[in-house]
Amino acid sequence: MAGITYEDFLDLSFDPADSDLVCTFRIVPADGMDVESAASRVASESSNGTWAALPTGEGFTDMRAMAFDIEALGGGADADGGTDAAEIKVAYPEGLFEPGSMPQILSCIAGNIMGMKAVDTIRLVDCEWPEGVATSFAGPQFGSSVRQEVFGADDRPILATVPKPKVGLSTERHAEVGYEAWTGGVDLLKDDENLTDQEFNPFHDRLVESLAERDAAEDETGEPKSYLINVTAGTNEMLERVDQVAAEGCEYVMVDVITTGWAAVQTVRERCEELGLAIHAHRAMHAAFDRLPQHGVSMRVLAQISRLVGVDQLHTGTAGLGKLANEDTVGINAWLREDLYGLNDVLPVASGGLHPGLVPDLLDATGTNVCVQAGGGIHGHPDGTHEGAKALRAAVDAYAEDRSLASKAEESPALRTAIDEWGTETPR
Ligand SMILES: O=C(O)[C@H](O)COP(=O)(O)O
Ligand SMILES: [Mg+2]
Repeated sequence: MAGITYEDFLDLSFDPADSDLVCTFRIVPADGMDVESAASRVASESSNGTWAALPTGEGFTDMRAMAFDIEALGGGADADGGTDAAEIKVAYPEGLFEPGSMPQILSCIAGNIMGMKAVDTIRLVDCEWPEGVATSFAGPQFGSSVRQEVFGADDRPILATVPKPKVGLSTERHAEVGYEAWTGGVDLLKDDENLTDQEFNPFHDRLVESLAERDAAEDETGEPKSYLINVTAGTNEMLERVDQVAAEGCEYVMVDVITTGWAAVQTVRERCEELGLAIHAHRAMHAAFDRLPQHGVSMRVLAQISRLVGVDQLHTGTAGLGKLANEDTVGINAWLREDLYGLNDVLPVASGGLHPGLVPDLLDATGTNVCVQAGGGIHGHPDGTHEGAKALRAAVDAYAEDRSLASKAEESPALRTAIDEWGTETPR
C-alpha cells in the first residue's frame, strides 16, 4: 500500500473474519456528504486513518477497519425528517485492540467518531464480539447464579429496595429501614446511586450498622439477606471500600459503572474476585449516552460492556413500565443471558418507578430470572416500609404461584393496600 485515504476504508464486498469485532452504527451524514463517504470516514477515524491522505510502507501494520455494509433507513429516519439515515457495519481487526482494555476499545469504536463533522449524528447500536476480544475480559464472577446460590429463590425474582429519600437519612434510620424491608420480605437492601460517604451517613458506619440489622433480619426470617452498599468513589478509595465490605462479611458491592468509568470497574472486579464479592452495577448517567435514538451509544452496547468487564447484576430498565425511559429491556436481557464463549451471564435488574401492581406485566416481559427493585414502591406504601416490602413480596410470590394479584390480595392486606393506592398504573 503506497498510502491510504478514507476511501480505502470502504469495501462493500468485504467479508469480515471471525476474529473481527463488527460494529453496527446508525448514521446521518452531514449536509452534502453521501452515505458511502460518511461510512468510510467512520471506519477510518475509528481505526488508523484521519482527514488527510497518509503515507504507509515500511514499519506500518495494516490495522484498517472496513465499512462493508450500508443499509438505507428510509424516509423520516433522520432527526430532521430527512431520508439519508443509514445503518452501517464496520469490521475492526482484532489486532487493533489491546486485550482486556475496555477504555482502549471504546477509544476506537466510540471515540472521535462521536463528534466527527462528517456525520450529523452517529449511534453505536450493537457489537458482535469475537471470541478473542470477549475472552480477554474476565466477565461476571457469579452472574445470575447469585439468585439461587445466595438466596435460594427458586422460581421467584430476588427483591431489592433503596431507602427513600435517597439521600439525607441518618445511618441509624437507613439501617432501620433496611431491617423493616428485609423482615417484610426483600432480599437485598440497596444504596442509591448518589449515596456514598457523606457526613449525614458515613460509609463505614452505614456498612457496619446495616449489616447488624441484616443479621437480625436473617435470624428473624430464617432467610438469607444481603446489602448492595455503594462503593462508588475514586478507584483507590473504591478498593479500600471493597476491602471494608469483605472484612465486615457482606456478599456484594454496588458501583455506579458509568460515572466511575470502565477501567475503574475492571480494577474493582479484580479485587472482588480476590475477595469473593459480587458486583451490582447501577447505570446512573447511561441516558446521556443512549436516550436520543440517533446518537450516542446504545444501552445494549453499554450492557455488553458491563458483562465483559464483569459485573454480576445490571440495571436494564423495566420494559417500559416504570418511571424511566427504557431501550429494549427484553432484548438486552436476552443478550445478557446468551452464551458468550462460556463467560457467565448477568442478572438483569428492573428498577425505576416499580410497585406491586406492575409486577405481573413486568415478569411477563422479563421472566423471573431477574432482580426487582422498588424504592418508592415500598417506602411510599401508606402503612410504611415493612408493609410495603410485604406487598412486593406477595406480588412476586403470587406470580410464582400462578395467581392473580386480586386473589393474592385477599390473603395479603399489605398487597391490597398497595393495589388500592397505586393500582396498575405506570408512574411518571
Ligand atoms: O436507583 C434506583 O434503582 C432508583 O432509586 C429506583 O427508585 P424507585 O424505585 O423509587 O423509582
Ligand atoms: Mg436511584
